[in-house]
Amino acid sequence: MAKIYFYYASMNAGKSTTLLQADFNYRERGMQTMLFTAAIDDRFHRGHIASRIGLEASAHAFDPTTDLRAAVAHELANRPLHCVLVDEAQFLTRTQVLQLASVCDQLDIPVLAYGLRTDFRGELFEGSAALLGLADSLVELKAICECGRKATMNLRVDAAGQSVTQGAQTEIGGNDRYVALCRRHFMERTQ
Ligand SMILES: Nc1ncnc2c1ncn2[C@@H]1O[C@H](COP(=O)(O)OP(=O)(O)O)[C@@H](O)[C@H]1O
Ligand SMILES: Cc1cn([C@H]2C[C@H](O)[C@@H](COP(=O)(O)O)O2)c(=O)[nH]c1=O
Ligand SMILES: [Zn+2]
Repeated sequence: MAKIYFYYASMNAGKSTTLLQADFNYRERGMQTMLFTAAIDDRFHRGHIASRIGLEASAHAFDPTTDLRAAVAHELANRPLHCVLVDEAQFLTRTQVLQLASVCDQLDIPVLAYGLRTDFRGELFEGSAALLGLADSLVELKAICECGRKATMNLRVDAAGQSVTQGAQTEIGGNDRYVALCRRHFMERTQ
């Protein structure tokens, strides 16, 4: 029976790297995969998964209007699929997470989703909340805070490196805009 796995972490924890390793592992065994990433996250370019360690792969870009169940079914008409992998899963809507549940339960294809648990205020993203509630398996990936503790939080910073505590939930950026910190150091810099 297929399962949904949610690999969650702060930024810079190796989520994209781990996804690309899992994808490689399926493919080196002769199995076929389908990759998705958020269209809005165009740091590399649209529809591309890139890890800081240098691995990269093309992916199907999803936005809130994408029907993931239909996209997978359409692909299945042309080739077998052994795994669906989703990066930037925090940007999924709850409806899309339910579509992934259907991919898993009705189409019997394992789903591996990778994303942030919380935003720069420590609040759950919609996709992450749905995955935390619905996934069969929750796996925490770990980044290291500057103090050596596990970094579970994402501090947003401005161009001068100053903490940002208000603003839109979605703000695309990398190590220039976010710093992964432990809760203690996140609190010290935001309160
Ligand atoms: N040249 C490198 N060699 C080894 N590890 C690296 C290198 N560059 C970045 N990293 C590590 O890769 C991790 C970030 O990987 P990435 O998959 O981009 O993270 P995420 O998707 O969670 O933001 C960090 O732990 C960082 O220290
Ligand atoms: C914390 C936080 C992050 N984001 C954005 C910033 C990046 O574009 C992605 C996460 O990238 P990762 O390195 O692949 O984890 O999410 C955001 O929009 N809002 C936030 O609060
Ligand atoms: Zn710390």
